[in-house]
Amino acid sequence: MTILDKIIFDKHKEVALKKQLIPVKQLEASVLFSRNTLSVTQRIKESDTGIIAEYKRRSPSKDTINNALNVYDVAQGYEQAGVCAMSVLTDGKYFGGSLDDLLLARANCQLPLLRKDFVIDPYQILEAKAYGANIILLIAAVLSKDDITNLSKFAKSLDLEVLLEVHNLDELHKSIMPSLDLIGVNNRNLKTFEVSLNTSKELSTEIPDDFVKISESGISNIEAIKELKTYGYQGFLIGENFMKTNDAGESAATFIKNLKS
Ligand SMILES: O=P(O)(O)OC[C@@H](O)[C@@H](O)c1c[nH]c2ccccc12
Repeated sequence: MTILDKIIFDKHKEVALKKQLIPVKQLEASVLFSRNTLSVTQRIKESDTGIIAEYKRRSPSKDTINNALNVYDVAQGYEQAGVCAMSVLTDGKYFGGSLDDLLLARANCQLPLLRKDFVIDPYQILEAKAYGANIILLIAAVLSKDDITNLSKFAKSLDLEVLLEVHNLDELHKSIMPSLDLIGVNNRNLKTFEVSLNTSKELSTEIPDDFVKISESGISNIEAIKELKTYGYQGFLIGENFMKTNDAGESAATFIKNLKS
């Protein structure tokens, strides 16, 4: 069993339990259900930097990254730094996150928010909406083509955008469909944790131009971004590089300033 298999096995159990604890009607009653749409796609198209900054305490590949930063401060810091969007890990068991982190981020910034989790069921998309997300992640490595179709259409019906994550050509080819907004290439193989920016470079020409292209993971310097831009990438998802410092917002601000100069 790979770590990814374990995560998905646990996720099925978690979702089944949560469905019993909090009925769909209760999620739908959240005041956050009726709020303005914030489009990540639009923000990235208008931006010259395209940074999506992540809040991530720990991960299976790195163990603890940083437990000391609170999500309020990081949300405000990322906003002041001028990022396009914030990604919030909501998986508890493997990443130390929660839906409350998403809610607190929502309360403390106006940025579009990505619910970063392993989405396998429409119920999690309702949760994303109810807790303040504007965009969800779908990971092609753990979903069938039918799953991707159904989950992405459901997200769109709730006015959420969809970032589809791929790691190789097969995943990309099975996934391309009009109900997606952005396509992210994960430079980290979620089964082996190997990281290589070549993954983004190799897949870049295969992503149709109607999707905003995002390069995800393992980005730690502005040279990498400048190079990835020549391959057509407009968005860059960065977690650890900011979170490993004692002020993630400040770290993002310096990074963005250097990128602009
Ligand atoms: O911390 P990094 O290497 O900058 O990576 C951020 C983000 O890309 C990564 O957390 C991520 C990308 N896809 C995921 C899917 C699930 C969990 C986490 C991820």
